[in-house]
Amino acid sequence: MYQLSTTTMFLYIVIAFVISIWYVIRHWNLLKLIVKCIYAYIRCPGRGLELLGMFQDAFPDIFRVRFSIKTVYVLAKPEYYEKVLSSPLAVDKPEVYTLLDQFLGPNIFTAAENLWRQQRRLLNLSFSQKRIDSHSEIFLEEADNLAKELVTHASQKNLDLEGLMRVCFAQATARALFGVKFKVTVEDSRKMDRIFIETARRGVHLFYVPSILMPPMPKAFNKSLSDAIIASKSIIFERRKQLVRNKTLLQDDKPQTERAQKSHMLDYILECPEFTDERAMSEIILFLIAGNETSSATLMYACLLLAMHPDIQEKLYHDVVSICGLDDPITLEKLPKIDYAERIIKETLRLFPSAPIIGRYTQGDLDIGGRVIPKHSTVYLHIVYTHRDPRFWQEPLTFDPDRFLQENASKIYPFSYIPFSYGSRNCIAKVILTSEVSL
Ligand code: HEM
Repeated sequence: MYQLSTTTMFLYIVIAFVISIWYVIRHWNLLKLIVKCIYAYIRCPGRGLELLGMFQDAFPDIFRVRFSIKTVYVLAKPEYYEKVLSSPLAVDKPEVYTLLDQFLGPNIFTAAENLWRQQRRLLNLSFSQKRIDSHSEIFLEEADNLAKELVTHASQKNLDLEGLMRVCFAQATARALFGVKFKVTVEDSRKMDRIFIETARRGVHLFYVPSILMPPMPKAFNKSLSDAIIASKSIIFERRKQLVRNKTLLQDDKPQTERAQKSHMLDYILECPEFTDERAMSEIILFLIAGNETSSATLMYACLLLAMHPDIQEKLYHDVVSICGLDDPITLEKLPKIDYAERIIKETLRLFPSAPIIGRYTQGDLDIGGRVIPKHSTVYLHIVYTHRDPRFWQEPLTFDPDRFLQENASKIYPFSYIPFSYGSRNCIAKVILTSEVSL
């Protein structure tokens, strides 16, 4: 039998040792970072974004991670955002998103490019400034209801502020986009949240566990999903009934009511032959999720920041009272004058963007300026990191709404602020948001 002599064995050990030392020295910073992240994760699991931030600190513009056969790029450089988000080769969404299709069916948020273009073209019609303005009364009314609700709960020690806000946004979304008035409870709105959170959690696990080994979704998720499907069916039923009633009114030569026109997003969907009822249902659930979680979280963070900055709160109060009076309701005409409220929302979205990180899947090699991201890569844009990056924002963790004063606009580094994303696949509701949340 072949036997190593002691000298040869010793030589091999020395070579292996030298190679290991060379490897450790060469990748010292990376290894230190990995150990730090594992330690931080063990101490407090669920801090994914914070861990990502640690890697981004080490590689602030871009870094690449390989998960078995998947290659993921994480970017935090404004110039790269512009290149990726305006490229026709990066319109598709990565696997983490498309998981939602398994439960909801195809929808605008996750659809692959061809289907998405058709959907977006149609739904954009209902998000024009004119259409949105026609729903302003709804937003005012729902905001007023929320204010009244808050007054009745004012003396309560434990107020579920978030729950009340969720209800307000869900009802406003249903009325403005679907043309249907329906009573939403806090529990209903939490069910929408559960669908999104559980799907996102599973999506993150997909990085390291093959889908075949994933356990079934929890019972609470399945119950939330089936309740959401029932609710969306009844919304379609109710709106169809209204549309038929309105058509009859028109045939009777009655004056054309505003509701008789195609005035809500759902009307466009119901009248489009390509949209089956199943597709209409998945869009309804998707819009309830997208409209609810993002807006209520923004408003919650704004309230938190105002509570932490009484001086800013006081100034906002004085602005509102001097423009609207103490007891008068806020009207649409008065809203643009309260521009301080809008700046507060913008600054809140800088510090706490509702979509802190977004993803794209490349359909071709993507030149992002000096670097090429190959075809079939997943790209994540680390928006919250850039929003707080001291290279682009002075004292980035300070809450200062005046960064968004008109005279400071030129100081904002291009593409360092993209809470609604950018390009053709940006937030479809962008036009309404800052004013809706300000209200
Ligand atoms: C403060 C509130 C909101 C913020 C910060 C926000 C932000 C965003 C962002 C960053 C995206 C891009 C996501 C990505 O590419 O992964 C997005 C997409 C989207 N948002 Fe919003 N959003 C908000 C509220 C809403 C509301 C109220 C609705 C609807 C009622 C809505 C509907 C959508 C839809 C349908 C998309 C997918 C668009 C597409 O893929 O074509 N969002 N939003």
